[in-house]
Amino acid sequence: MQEIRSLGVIGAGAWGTALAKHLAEKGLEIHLWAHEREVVDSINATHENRVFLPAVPLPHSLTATASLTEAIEQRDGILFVVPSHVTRLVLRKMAACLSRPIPLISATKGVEEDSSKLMTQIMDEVLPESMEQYLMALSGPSFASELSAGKPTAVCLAGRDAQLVARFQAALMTPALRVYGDTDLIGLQLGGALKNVMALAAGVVDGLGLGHNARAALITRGLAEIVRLGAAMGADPRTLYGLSGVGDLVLTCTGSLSRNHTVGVRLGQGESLNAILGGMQAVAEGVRTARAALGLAQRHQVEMPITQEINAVLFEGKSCRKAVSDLMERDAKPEKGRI
Ligand SMILES: NC(=O)c1ccc[n+]([C@@H]2O[C@H](COP(=O)([O-])OP(=O)(O)OC[C@H]3O[C@@H](n4cnc5c(N)ncnc54)[C@H](O)[C@@H]3O)[C@@H](O)[C@H]2O)c1
Ligand SMILES: O=P(O)(O)OC[C@H](O)CO
Repeated sequence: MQEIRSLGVIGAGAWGTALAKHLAEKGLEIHLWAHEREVVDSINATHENRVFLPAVPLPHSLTATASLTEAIEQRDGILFVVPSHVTRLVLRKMAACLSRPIPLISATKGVEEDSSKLMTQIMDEVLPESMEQYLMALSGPSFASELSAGKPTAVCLAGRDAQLVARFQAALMTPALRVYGDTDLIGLQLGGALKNVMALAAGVVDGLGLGHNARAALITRGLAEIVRLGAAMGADPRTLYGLSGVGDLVLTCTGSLSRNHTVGVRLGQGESLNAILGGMQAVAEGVRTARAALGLAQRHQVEMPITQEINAVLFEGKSCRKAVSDLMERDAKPEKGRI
């Protein structure tokens, strides 16, 4: 079995940089592609990504490039970590540089806004058919800053080919990063994307100062929505009770490091979405995913009241307090509906 020695990492935001650092420190040869020239120069000249992961020293063996071809050619695999709204664009450019099928792992957490497609579904559309068995996705509770500091982190890698998943699990694992394996690509990606929508809602609850009871209720009923939609889309509910569902919900709905949670807090405190996003360079995936999730809920005829209310807050100017009272005053329901 061919050893994995060299990887291309596409996307030098906080997460792409943290993964690249982690793997370069493990001894893999890592070529990190960045969209911004400034980021390439910062990493190569100062061994720091001053734009997206400041104050984290990067190993000197880690090199950045502005050339997609250079990042992916002759590699044993690719980690794809660009935000969901530019995934299709970057994949199209990457497709032109691919000379053979190559293992490709999406570490992006989002749903495409217009199409409501998951990242590997976009990959299926844009890349040659021969890539189908090579596609994987990585997800789970993982703040870039904590992995960068070597703090223990556990995630899950899913793909259609269990043997390939096992090879990459071994390649990514270190004493600081534990990687579980699975074959449920849909469930894993859905959990990672929809937790961002719930993190926004949990942030609103916190921004309004509604307390611990409300936040716990939000997480639990948010999970119920995610599991309902997941089941309708063919996901294994157990995936959503795992790292990429419950694990990431707990992290981002309670962790102050979450960008999505922070956006929610600021909305709850009365700031407008435009003002919040206008001052952010980092991505809060939940904003676009909220709209895409509503599209999926309608398509699959699944009730997703929290998702519906967060959409109304984000895009229809509904007040956060009214959204909360509308959720609280819905008709009485059984706790365990059909999944
Ligand atoms: N930051 C984390 O802790 C973390 C952890 C796990 C997963 N993720 C996921 O990783 C993905 C990337 O997030 P991030 O935190 O690394 O990014 P980031 O928010 O730190 O940075 C934004 C990224 O978007 C890129 N970008 C902006 N416009 C672009 C364009 N036109 N073409 C290509 N790239 C462009 C920038 O180069 C940069 O890499 C997201 O889906 C996020 O949910 C993030
Ligand atoms: O900062 P957030 O909200 O994008 O969350 C980062 C990761 O997805 C946490 O697992």
